[in-house]
Amino acid sequence: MNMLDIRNLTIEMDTSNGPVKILDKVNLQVGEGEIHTLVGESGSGKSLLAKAILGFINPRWRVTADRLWWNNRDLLNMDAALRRQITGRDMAMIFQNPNSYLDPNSTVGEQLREAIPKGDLRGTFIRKMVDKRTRVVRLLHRVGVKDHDQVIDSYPFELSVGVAQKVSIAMAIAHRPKLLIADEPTTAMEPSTRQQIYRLLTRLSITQGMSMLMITQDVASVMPDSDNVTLLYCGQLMEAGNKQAVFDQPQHPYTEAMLRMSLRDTDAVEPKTHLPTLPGAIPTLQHLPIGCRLGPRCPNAQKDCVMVPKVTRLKQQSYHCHHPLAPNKRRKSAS
Ligand SMILES: Nc1ncnc2c1ncn2[C@@H]1O[C@H](COP(=O)(O)OP(=O)(O)OP(=O)(O)O)[C@@H](O)[C@H]1O
Repeated sequence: MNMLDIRNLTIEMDTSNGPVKILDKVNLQVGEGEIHTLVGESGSGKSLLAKAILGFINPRWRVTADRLWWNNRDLLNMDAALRRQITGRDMAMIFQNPNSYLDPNSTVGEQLREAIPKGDLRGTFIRKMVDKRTRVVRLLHRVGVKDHDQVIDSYPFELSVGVAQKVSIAMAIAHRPKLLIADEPTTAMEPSTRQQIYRLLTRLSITQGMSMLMITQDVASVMPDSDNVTLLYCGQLMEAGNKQAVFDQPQHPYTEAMLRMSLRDTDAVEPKTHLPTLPGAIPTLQHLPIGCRLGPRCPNAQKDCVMVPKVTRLKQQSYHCHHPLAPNKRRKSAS
């Protein structure tokens, strides 16, 4: 069953050149316990999509969708307070820099104690304090932190980036969310730390039945256990579907370019760096091409690309392209 069901989500803002669709008819479905990865170059709208799910969109922008459902409930048309209550209870988010999320002035123990839902604790004041401590330790063990005494008494800046990210994950899962959104959670990490965080997230998804929406700029950082992927470019959907099908048999020239780029060594890349996939630059919001926005950079572009392509559905994937890759051009990826 799809927990998250988004159809034709559009976000429009006003610029000095008139209204601009920063997300243009984007679809996304995430099933229960599914790990779904959103891939796209800088500025493709990944974070905006996450914010739209959580309801953190600038109120001056126009948000429309045929469907923005969570657990069969229409988030877009519900009362704002009820929406905050539902998303606050069922969803959580972690970010690429855990230290921007953790409070530098409080110890890890203080922050984790605060994150434990009040309703989980019963009994006298003393009993609640002891219970909180037990739950904090249990949370830290759940995210793979073994030396809990030392971590509990530490301030975030005293932790390595890997442990700090584990702490931020512990805080995010303290209220047992059903959906965890992770915005580039492993960028700028050592490969071994990155693998640890991936293993941890996969384990949490399996043991807690938690769905995950991972966000990344490059295919090389797609979690090995991702079930499905969605590729965005400049606010438009390029290709989506089963990860293995999309990576083994990409249909869209953009997917192919992203896969080609993933073979480069991107380990040493700073967060939010622009990684070129195709010749040319990502257009600014004021100068978005009409039709398929990849057009001016696309090796397959032809005249009809000034029209937005319709979706083509295959068995395990779908793509939006007038001129998909010829079968002999599709490469088996190293995913
Ligand atoms: N508050 C804002 N005001 C104006 N434009 C914005 C704002 N937030 C995002 N945008 C624009 O919307 C587009 C999508 O931004 P978004 O942050 O979602 O991209 P992204 O894919 O997450 O990129 P990155 O990987 O660099 O975080 C970009 O062109 C960005 O400049």
